[in-house]
Amino acid sequence: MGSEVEKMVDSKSAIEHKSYARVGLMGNPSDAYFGKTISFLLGNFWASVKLQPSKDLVINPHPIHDFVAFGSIRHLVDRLRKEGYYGGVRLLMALCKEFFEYCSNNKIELHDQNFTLSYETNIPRQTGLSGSSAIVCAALNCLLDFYKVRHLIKVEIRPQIILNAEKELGIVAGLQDRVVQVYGGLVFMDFDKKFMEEKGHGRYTPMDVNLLPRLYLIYAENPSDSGKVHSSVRQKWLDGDKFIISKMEEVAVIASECRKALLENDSTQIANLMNRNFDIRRQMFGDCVLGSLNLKMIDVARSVSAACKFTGSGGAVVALCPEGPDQAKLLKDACKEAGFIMEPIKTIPSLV
Ligand SMILES: Nc1ncnc2c1ncn2[C@@H]1O[C@H](COP(=O)(O)OP(=O)(O)O)[C@@H](O)[C@H]1O
Ligand SMILES: O=C(O)[C@H]1O[C@H](OP(=O)(O)O)[C@H](O)[C@@H](O)[C@@H]1O
Ligand SMILES: [Mg+2]
Repeated sequence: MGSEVEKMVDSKSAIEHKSYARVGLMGNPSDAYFGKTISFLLGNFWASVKLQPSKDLVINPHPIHDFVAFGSIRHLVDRLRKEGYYGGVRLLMALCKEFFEYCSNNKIELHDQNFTLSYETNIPRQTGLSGSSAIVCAALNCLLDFYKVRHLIKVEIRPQIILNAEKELGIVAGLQDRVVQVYGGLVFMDFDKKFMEEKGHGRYTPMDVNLLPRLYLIYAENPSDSGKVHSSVRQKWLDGDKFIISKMEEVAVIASECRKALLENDSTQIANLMNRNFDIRRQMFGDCVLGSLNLKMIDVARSVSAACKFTGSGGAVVALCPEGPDQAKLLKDACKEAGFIMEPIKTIPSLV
């Protein structure tokens, strides 16, 4: 009886937050290079994190994504091929560290009660839909509520805490995913170097999510580590490679042009910009890094003249059919034939 009462008290004080996947609509990957991007939240997929007060501090491994006991060596190899080596536990641990350090450095006092964190996700794994930062963002929201410090950590600072948790793990990434996961809806982001260095965050402008044209998502089961994808380009950029620097600037300008096209409801222009964005990525990263499966998704969309680009670093594609539903039907058939999943994109309104 006693334990039942305890359970009820526990479940009453449990905190749960959901964080959605995101689509990098335009300008990515210039977010990590003082550029500009437009992203929106993808309502089709989400991660959720639950925090329950507990005696000890526990990070619960996910029964599938962090599973480390296997029926056979074949089973183990299969899991690694499909899901890669890591699950979400390391993300949750790294976030706790970054959160604690941020609070200590900013003289934000934390009470000394403990908690247990568990997570769930249906975001297709490592497909450039920001499954990683969705887990971290949902966990940050839990910690903000558990420690009652939401009012002490400004909204514009939160994406950096989320990014720092991933940086801590050596994941090379930019801010755009985390910004839209904190703000929700559709956001235009300007990562101007001078502004960033002065303020510690970019200029984030929420836009009306209803400005978006009808968009489609295409993805494949294809774990690709965004850190691995980014590292060679990042190194070149750090070494002052003129080609990479100029292409990053070019891709950032595309985000500004897209903002204008969205406001003018010009989907033909949005389609042109999407294609240009992808072509520039291809010039910077090269086909070998992008991978044949990712390139095939682009080819399939282009085979029916749909506009398309990666949602993130690879694994999923966002497509626009400027000619309307007949073209979308052709795209659906072409995806089916190629073994890719295609679904209409759902959006989520602004959260702030
Ligand atoms: N769906 C998931 N479930 C558990 N952990 C995940 C998931 N997706 C990503 N991760 C974790 O985040 C790390 C980085 O993922 P990343 O390459 O950024 O993929 P994504 O494009 O989904 O953000 C992975 O190595 C893994 O530790
Ligand atoms: O390359 C990109 O477009 C993005 O890659 C990463 O996102 P992911 O969903 O993990 O592929 C990175 O975090 C973003 O900042 C980049 O814009
Ligand atoms: Mg990621």
